[in-house]
Parts: sequence; C-alpha cells; structure tokens
Amino acid sequence: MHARDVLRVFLRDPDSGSRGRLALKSHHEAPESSDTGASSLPGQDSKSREVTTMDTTTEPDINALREEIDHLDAEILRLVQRRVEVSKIIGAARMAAGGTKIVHNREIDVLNRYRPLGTEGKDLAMILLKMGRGPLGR
Ligand SMILES: C=C(O[C@@H]1C=C(C(=O)O)C=C[C@H]1O)C(=O)O
Repeated sequence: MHARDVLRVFLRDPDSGSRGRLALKSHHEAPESSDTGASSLPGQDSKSREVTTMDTTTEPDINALREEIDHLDAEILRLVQRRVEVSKIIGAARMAAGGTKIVHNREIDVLNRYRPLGTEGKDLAMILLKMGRGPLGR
C-alpha cells in the first residue's frame, strides 16, 4: 500500500444511522501538472466523477455516490447489451459457416477473466456467456 494511502472512517451513514464503518481506499493524487491547472478537491479525482477519498470528519455524500451508482449501472447495462449483440453476431456467423455453437477455449478465457470477482465472478461470466450464445445443450 502506498504511503499516501488514507484510512477512511465513515462516522455515520445518514440513511441507516449505522456507525463505525471502516474502509481502506487508495488515495489518488492529482497529476503533478494538471491540464486545467485547477487543484482537485479532497475526495474527488480530478479526471472523473469518482469519489476516491474521505477524511475522518465528513460523512460520505450518499446522494453523490448514488448518482455515481446510477451512472455505473447505465454504463454496465449498455456494455452488457453490446456484448450480447457482438457474441450473437459471432455465433451466427460461425454456425452459418458450419461451425459449432460454442468455442470452449474462448469461454474458458472469459471465465478466467472474471476470476478476480470470486464465485460471483464465475456466475457473472456464465450469465454473460449464456446471454450471448444461449443455454448449453440445445
Ligand atoms: C463470441 C463467441 O462465441 C461464443 C460466445 C463467447 C462469448 O460470449 O464470449 C465465447 C465463445 C463462444 O462460445 C466467440 O467465439 O468468440
């Protein structure tokens, strides 16, 4: 972990009222020479909407974080839809050429790609594969 990393302490969740949540998160410093010359605010990456740091006295901005989640979900949805589309195009082309419905080694690569997410990553990869090429055994 980098020396500039900060310990984040969420003193209070305004919604749930829960206390004492701890989170460790890397503190991303703004680049030495920023194009805009504007200094980044604490807790904000200068290049994105991502909130990356939190000091020990302020609450997390739940509304801003929820807005970020809404944007992330929209982006994930768009990407999944495009992935399904691309996978179907490849599959249709391969089958039209007399090929197989699935390509085993490619699917293994996809499953391995999602390994960092653990068991759920495997489930997610399986769902993505199934959405693109349909269920197995048909
Ligand atoms: C997209 C392809 O077709 C199928 C779908 C895959 C996928 O969605 O990642 C991978 C392998 C194939 O079973 C491909 O062959 O690349």
